[in-house]
Amino acid sequence: MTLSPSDIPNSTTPVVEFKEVCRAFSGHVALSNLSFQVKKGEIMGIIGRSGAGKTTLLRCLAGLEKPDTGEVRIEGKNIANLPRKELLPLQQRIGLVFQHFNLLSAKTVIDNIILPLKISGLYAGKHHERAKELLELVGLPDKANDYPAQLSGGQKQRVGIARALAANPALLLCDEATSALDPETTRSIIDLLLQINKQLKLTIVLITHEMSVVRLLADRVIVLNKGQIAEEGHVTQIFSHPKTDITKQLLTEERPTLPDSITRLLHSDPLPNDYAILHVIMLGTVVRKPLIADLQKDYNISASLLEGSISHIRETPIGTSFLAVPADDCNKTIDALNDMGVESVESLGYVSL
Ligand SMILES: Nc1ncnc2c1ncn2[C@@H]1O[C@H](COP(=O)(O)OP(=O)(O)OP(=O)(O)O)[C@@H](O)[C@H]1O
Repeated sequence: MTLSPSDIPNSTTPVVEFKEVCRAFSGHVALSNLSFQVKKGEIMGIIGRSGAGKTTLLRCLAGLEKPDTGEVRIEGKNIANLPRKELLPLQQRIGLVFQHFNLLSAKTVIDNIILPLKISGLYAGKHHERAKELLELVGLPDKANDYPAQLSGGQKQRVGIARALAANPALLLCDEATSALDPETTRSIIDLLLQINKQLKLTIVLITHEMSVVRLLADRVIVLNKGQIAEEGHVTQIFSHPKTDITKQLLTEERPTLPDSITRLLHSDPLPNDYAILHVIMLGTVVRKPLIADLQKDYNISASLLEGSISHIRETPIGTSFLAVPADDCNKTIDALNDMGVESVESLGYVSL
């Protein structure tokens, strides 16, 4: 294989790079001029409605699908149009984790993990030791001789992750890796992937329809729509201030909204004795401040909480609340909340409560 100068990786070469990738099926566009990069050690979440192009993107990334035009670079090497023989060693740099685990039921846990080692080029005498190391890493040191049918869903996925890591990949691709698991098990798999990312500095790309998984796992997020990037950014930015309607729709269940009964009453010009409705977003330690008590104590403003919630984006707490304050105090409250260090505060209009 002849390498062009851009095929030779250096420390700043992204692990993944899509350059103007297009893919259509019988004239139906799945990916349209798609360009993005994923840096070493980064966790990238890809979200989008059904049919947005997520699977096609992942298949192009894994070398299972060839783009019509454009480049797909893994560690600087364009895999888009490589013949099969040259593609295989590059595919070994990619570990795949599937929704339904795809373990071989007739083989024990350790043999499932040894399977990819057999084609990895690792000296056969080391296979057992390496598989044991991986079982330790994923927290299943005692399950080596069990069969997949004897494991819970979460344990099967741990084996799936160990198998994906067997050949020391540069990139882990997770295709709906937690979608078949209950919330508690999902959380434990998220923690495992975070631990592996930190410990091995492993780059991870995940596609999922579970927004809470992206919120807790991803560093950056790409929102796909009709094969194009609708929005891309840091997970905190995307979840706290989604810009496009498509992102807002995808995150509906993640973002508290004003109750319909109040939304219906909103108007833009205040009447006497009206209340202003404020949408407040707090990030980090501000979330723990007693904002309503402080508004009363330090600014003599009486604010009522209409709706509110606290969750986490990665380790950062995010608080969202909807407050009602007397309309005359609206601007004063916005200034006070900004002084208190909230992330954003926006007046949604007025209601007569
Ligand atoms: N092999 C194929 N033949 C024909 N059309 C295809 C093929 N694969 C994908 N498509 C079409 O390309 C578009 C993108 O599909 P893709 O499966 O990538 O979307 P997705 O975001 O993964 O959807 P989902 O979340 O439902 O899995 C869809 O309109 C789909 O019908």
